[in-house]
Amino acid sequence: MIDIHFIVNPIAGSGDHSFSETFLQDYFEEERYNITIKSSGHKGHAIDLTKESIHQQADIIVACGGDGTINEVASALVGTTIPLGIVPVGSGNGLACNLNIPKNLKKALYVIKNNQRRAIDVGSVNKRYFFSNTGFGFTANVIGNYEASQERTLLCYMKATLKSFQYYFKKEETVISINDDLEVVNPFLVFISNSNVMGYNMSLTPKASLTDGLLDVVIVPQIGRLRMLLFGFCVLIKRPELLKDVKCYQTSHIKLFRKKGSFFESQIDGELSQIDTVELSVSIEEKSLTVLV
Ligand SMILES: Nc1ncnc2c1ncn2[C@@H]1O[C@H](COP(=O)(O)OP(=O)(O)OP(=O)(O)O)[C@@H](O)[C@H]1O
Repeated sequence: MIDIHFIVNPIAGSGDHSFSETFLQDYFEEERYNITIKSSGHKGHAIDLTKESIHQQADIIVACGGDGTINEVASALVGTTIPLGIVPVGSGNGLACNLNIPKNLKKALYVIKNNQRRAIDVGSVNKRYFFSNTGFGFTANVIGNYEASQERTLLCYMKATLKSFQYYFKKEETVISINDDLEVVNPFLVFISNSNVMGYNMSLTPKASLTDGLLDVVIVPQIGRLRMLLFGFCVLIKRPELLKDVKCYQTSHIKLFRKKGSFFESQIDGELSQIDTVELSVSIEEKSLTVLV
């Protein structure tokens, strides 16, 4: 028998998911599969549910949600041999999009049943994992406004971005060091990505690969409002590098030092996170998560 545990985030995306054992049993025959469904009750809960499923010796653990849910489930799976299944019922679904996992529920379930596995790289920020991307400065501010809007739709994401364009000002002063030599002081935006999709099919790092052992880094220095708008347009057409101020790098590690401000305002896989240290080390662990694709 194959034990599949589904960890469902009931508020991800539209929040309208039809997961029940009877429904799933239509796709996973009773004679071959044991199905368990668990629902997360609050932020961070999916980590505990996944750890419990690992303890219960699940053969496959499936994250049903968006990038935030995947982050919680996958963080507990890094370094284990248990594969992660993904049912992308979130809003942005950046990682699922990079992995070509269909948004159609039935097709996503067939991907899990097919049991085709791929090992992917995993990013870490001071030992906290990310699978899609992390960001500081402006991108974190956008996520802060997006979370405050209480709704997870593309329209709300656009409104959050516009609000940041209008009101964002940099609170912390940072120095960034890439590969221990090149230094950038106090940029407007730092975006570090493992994946080539940010969410909602948009990308700041269209050339990123989940299996190249490298992080794709985009750094934008302090720029005026007009250039910010131009940058927004370049992102929409997936050519951020067209703005000549933008610097793109590929690296295996990057360090950020905070000179001013009480914390790093960051986003990790689309969730706001305030990190209370003066130094951040961002690196990549090669092929340390197995995913069903
Ligand atoms: N029962 C719950 N109530 C409130 N929040 C929850 C609950 N369960 C999980 N969460 C949190 O919901 C947040 C959003 O989840 P998730 O990222 O999966 O969906 P999404 O934002 O719609 O998708 P995406 O990140 O792809 O845009 C996560 O931080 C997660 O921890």
